[in-house]
Amino acid sequence: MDAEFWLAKWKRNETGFHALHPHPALVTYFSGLCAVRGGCVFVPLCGKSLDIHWLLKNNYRVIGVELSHLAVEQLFAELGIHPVISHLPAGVVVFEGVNIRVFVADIFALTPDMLGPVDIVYDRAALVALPAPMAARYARHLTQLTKCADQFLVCVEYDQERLSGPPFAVMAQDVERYYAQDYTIASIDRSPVANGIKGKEPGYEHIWFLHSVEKKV
Ligand SMILES: C[S@@+](CC[C@H](N)C(=O)[O-])C[C@H]1O[C@@H](n2cnc3c(N)ncnc32)[C@H](O)[C@@H]1O
Repeated sequence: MDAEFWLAKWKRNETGFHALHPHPALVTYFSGLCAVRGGCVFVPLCGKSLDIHWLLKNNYRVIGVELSHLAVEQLFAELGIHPVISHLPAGVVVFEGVNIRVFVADIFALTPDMLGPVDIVYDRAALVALPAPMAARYARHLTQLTKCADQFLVCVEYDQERLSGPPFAVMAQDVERYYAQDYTIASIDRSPVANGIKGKEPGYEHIWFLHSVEKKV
């Protein structure tokens, strides 16, 4: 899954992953788990997710990163925010508005200095968007980038032998392998995906909360 794959998806408007409502688990659980009221939420691989609308409406500050310029333009248009746009080295573009900053960039190009402090990560359809070797690299990078900020993580579980991703299956043992070194891992909810994964395969959506063991990264 290289950059071209995702840029082409946005260009062709093939955005079946874009949910038409905020994620129910975000609405139900997030505020109870986020230790900082009105804190700064990092949304990796953010697309133009309506979860961002929900976070802003609920008085969180949001920092996102997204490869597609088109997606970020649409995000700000749909939020009704006129962005201030600036340019950083290495071709990174930044869209900013009140309480929101989105980097148009490959997440692997971001550094902790560029990102600044965040209180929590909201990962929906980010880890699961990446094939296993890249997912492992992403998990390490995300942990370092956010200095081990707590994470609210939405995964999908299904038989990967029977269907190809994205979304890729991220099973409980994968979450353990990626994150147990730096986090205590709590299962928050696990429920069957209505109509199955891509309408084909039975699967589950599993919500995790990763609490930083200590800020050691
Ligand atoms: C499956 S979509 C999920 C989008 C969003 N999280 C949502 O819930 O609607 C994955 C998104 O990640 C973006 N993306 C993929 N690889 C990326 C990378 N390396 N850095 C930044 N964004 C990336 C894609 O352009 C796409 O918008």
